[in-house]
Amino acid sequence: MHFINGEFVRSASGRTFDNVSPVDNRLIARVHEAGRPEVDAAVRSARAALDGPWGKLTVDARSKMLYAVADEINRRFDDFLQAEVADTGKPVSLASHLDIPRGAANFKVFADTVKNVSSEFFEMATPDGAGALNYAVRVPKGVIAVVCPWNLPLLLMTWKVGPALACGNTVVVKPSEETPSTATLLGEVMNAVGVPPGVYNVVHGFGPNSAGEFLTSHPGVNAITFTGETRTGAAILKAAADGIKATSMELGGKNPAIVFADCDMAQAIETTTRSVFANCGQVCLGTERVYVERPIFDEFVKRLGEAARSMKPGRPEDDATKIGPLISQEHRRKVLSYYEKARAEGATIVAGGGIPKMEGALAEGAWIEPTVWTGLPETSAIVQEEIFGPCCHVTPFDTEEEAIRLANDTPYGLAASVYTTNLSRAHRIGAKLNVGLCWINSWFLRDLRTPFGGSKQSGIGREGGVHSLEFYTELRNVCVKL
Ligand SMILES: NC(=O)C1=CN([C@@H]2O[C@H](COP(=O)(O)OP(=O)(O)OC[C@H]3O[C@@H](n4cnc5c(N)ncnc54)[C@H](O)[C@@H]3O)[C@@H](O)[C@H]2O)C=CC1
Ligand SMILES: O=C(O)/C=C/C=C(\O)C(=O)O
Repeated sequence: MHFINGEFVRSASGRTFDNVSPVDNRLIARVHEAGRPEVDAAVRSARAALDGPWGKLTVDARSKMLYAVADEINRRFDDFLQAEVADTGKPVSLASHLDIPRGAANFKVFADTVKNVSSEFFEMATPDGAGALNYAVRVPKGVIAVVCPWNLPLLLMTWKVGPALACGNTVVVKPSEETPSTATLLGEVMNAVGVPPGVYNVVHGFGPNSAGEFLTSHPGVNAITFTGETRTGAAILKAAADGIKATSMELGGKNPAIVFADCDMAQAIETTTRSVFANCGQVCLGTERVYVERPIFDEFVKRLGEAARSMKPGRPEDDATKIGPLISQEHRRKVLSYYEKARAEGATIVAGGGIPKMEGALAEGAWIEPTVWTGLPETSAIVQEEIFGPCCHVTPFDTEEEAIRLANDTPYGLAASVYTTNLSRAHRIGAKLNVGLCWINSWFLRDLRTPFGGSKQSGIGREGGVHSLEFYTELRNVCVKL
């Protein structure tokens, strides 16, 4: 159900859609689809909350409340875990280490950040000699539309809701239609810790001609924060342009890893295995292109292929499970179309390339084999387009300049990983890769105070630490003539 003004409500139209498990295609729940009336009610309640008790809280009181939200998520850790795993089919081992802890941490980090950031101050001369003082105060932007994807539902939603609320805004969240559960559960948490009604609202539904479009084009929304596909980002930017709304866009990636011959091979293999296959490859930061210096190319490909074959698919709660299914049959059709394209273009299939044999009810799930290819030209769609599955293409290179040129040669610019023990080279390359995030001998190592976002078609703006405050507040200059 939707969560509007502190209450769980149905759609007036009675329209629902099915939430099914990608593990075995069983029905999890029927979800109410918001029409314009529900979106309108959510935006109005968010606006009213700004003018109500929420708008009057001190920064300290708000910060304490967000700590209480984080503590309550942790207290209900198992409920969140169960909901996230049911919606996504991801292994419990992954969700319990990444998704749910980050859901709580995203509130704490911004509760701290807002309390520890000062503002700017300028003293100026005036013709009468008395002078004037300028200082900037941060004020909330207002009602924030939060549009989320399905790959890391709680993590990515709270990455936006945490700073938005810390800065004193109110939010209307539109979770992905594939993963409605944890956003709904968070409504219970908000009520339990006394967050005033209307501060956090959730409307369910799809994108075009549904809750997503109704929300992002709503005149009562002041700003939109979005994570998802680049094409969806473009559609939302158009809606935002009509309403002159601020936007933060975290979009797709086609992220490279560059592996030099002087790397620690075991570490490069272990980390690349995670960066390609974690969350069944459904991470915007995930590696889909690997460039390996020629002397170690054959060895690297052999070992990455072995790692891919060792990723055991299975039920999320099974300790032996190393990889879950894709999010849906529809997404599997998309990923498989790339697997077929790779085959048609003559790729060497080092590992995978198809659908694994699953037993019993699991045969109905959206399973797919972890896949490694070599041998395709850089112009291939496999090397240029975001697939968002557990797969990568590996290409040899001979010089540092060539590796940088290849890594930069897509329309995307989100993240990169570089494996080398040569520190000078690491710093040199870090400066030359056209990405928002560059990891050296690591991947997805996140300090939440650092800037996060993409270059080129991977996004606009940065969130994280004080950068989130830049987006979720307006700076108002106060000039006092003395
Ligand atoms: N880079 C990333 O972080 C992610 C990329 N993807 C990519 O996107 C593809 C499609 O996955 P989706 O979940 O359908 O991603 P999407 O980008 O289409 O959807 C993300 C969110 O935007 C909403 N939405 C879609 N169209 C909208 C519109 N016109 N106006 C307002 N809201 C809209 C959706 O309902 C969902 O909540 C995947 O196959 C994958 O390649 C998906 C999830 C995350
Ligand atoms: O750590 C984060 O804040 C985000 C990580 C991943 C994504 O943004 C994504 O997969 O979309």
